Amino acid sequence: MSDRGNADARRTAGGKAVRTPVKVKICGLTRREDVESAVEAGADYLGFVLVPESKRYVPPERWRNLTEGVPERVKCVAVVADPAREEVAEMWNIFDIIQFHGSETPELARGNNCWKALHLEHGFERMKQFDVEHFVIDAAAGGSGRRCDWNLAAAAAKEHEILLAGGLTPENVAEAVRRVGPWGVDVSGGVESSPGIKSKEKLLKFIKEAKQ
Ligand SMILES: O=C(O)c1ccccc1NCC(=O)[C@H](O)[C@H](O)COP(=O)(O)O
Repeated sequence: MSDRGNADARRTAGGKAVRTPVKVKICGLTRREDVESAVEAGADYLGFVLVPESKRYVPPERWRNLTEGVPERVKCVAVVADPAREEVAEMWNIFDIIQFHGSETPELARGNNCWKALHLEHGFERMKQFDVEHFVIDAAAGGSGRRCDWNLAAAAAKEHEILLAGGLTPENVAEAVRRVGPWGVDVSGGVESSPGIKSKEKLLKFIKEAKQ
């Protein structure tokens, strides 16, 4: 087994340790060509920010166009912050996963295919309250480009399958995977040339470095 952390070492039925490459979510996609580049580069998850205040906001009339034709192996994630229940119901018609990135209650953000974004500066107590598939461990605000505390994230990764987010780049992602041992990594600003516009070169480099 390598020293790449704790969450990517899995065991087969025979008890043999195998390494599963970290999952990669490319977030904040706003253009069809960037969706195609991310799929070609090997992304596992594509994130679309449905938060009107975001620089990367995708309005409902564009959801279908951006997600149709995405291969079955790649899942589309709706990133939301404090949505109404009716809005969530509509999102399930189009997206595979909903990532709650606001101050949602454990009653709203719960279940299979639901992810909850948390920052850990106030401790781990919040993680115990949510019954979700994965936690996204981020800096305080979504899409801020700020790194979260990797030591806290590493402690969380020992208990849960987490996605590490916040300030990741092609240059630091390999070290982040090694130090934190996340199930997945989530990036937005680190693979952009400007907000909402992805760089093909950075996408390729990021995914290669994350999965090596
Ligand atoms: O990206 C946004 O603009 C955004 C706005 C509001 C809520 C969430 C948002 N993004 C969520 C993500 O999953 C980002 O990928 C994550 O925060 C990492 O962003 P970055 O630090 O730029 O890599």
